[in-house]
Amino acid sequence: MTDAVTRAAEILKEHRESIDRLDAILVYTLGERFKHTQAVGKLKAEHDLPPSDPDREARQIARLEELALAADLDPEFAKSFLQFIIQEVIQHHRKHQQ
Ligand SMILES: C=C(O[C@@H]1C=C(C(=O)O)C=C[C@H]1O)C(=O)O
Repeated sequence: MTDAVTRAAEILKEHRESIDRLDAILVYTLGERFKHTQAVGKLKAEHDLPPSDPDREARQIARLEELALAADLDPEFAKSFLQFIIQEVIQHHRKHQQ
């Protein structure tokens, strides 16, 4: 192996270690988020409140798009990602109410 290939392999390994750390942060962060949304779902079921809140979602999406721009992340991707998570949360809330 040339020095350049060895160096490239080291850089790749470092990036992958960072990616693995960040993936763990994402998973734990999502776990924490779902704990709060489960508690919200329980409250909503107890007080007969609707599972979804489109006004709140619109505010969250607008905020996330701004955060994404500041973080150099594609705002459309950030929006789709949040909408994907919120849809899962709403499904959980619907199940609470059944
Ligand atoms: C968690 C809530 O319920 C739903 C899920 C949301 C979310 O995952 O952020 C936001 C709004 C609601 O549609 C809430 O009303 O705050």
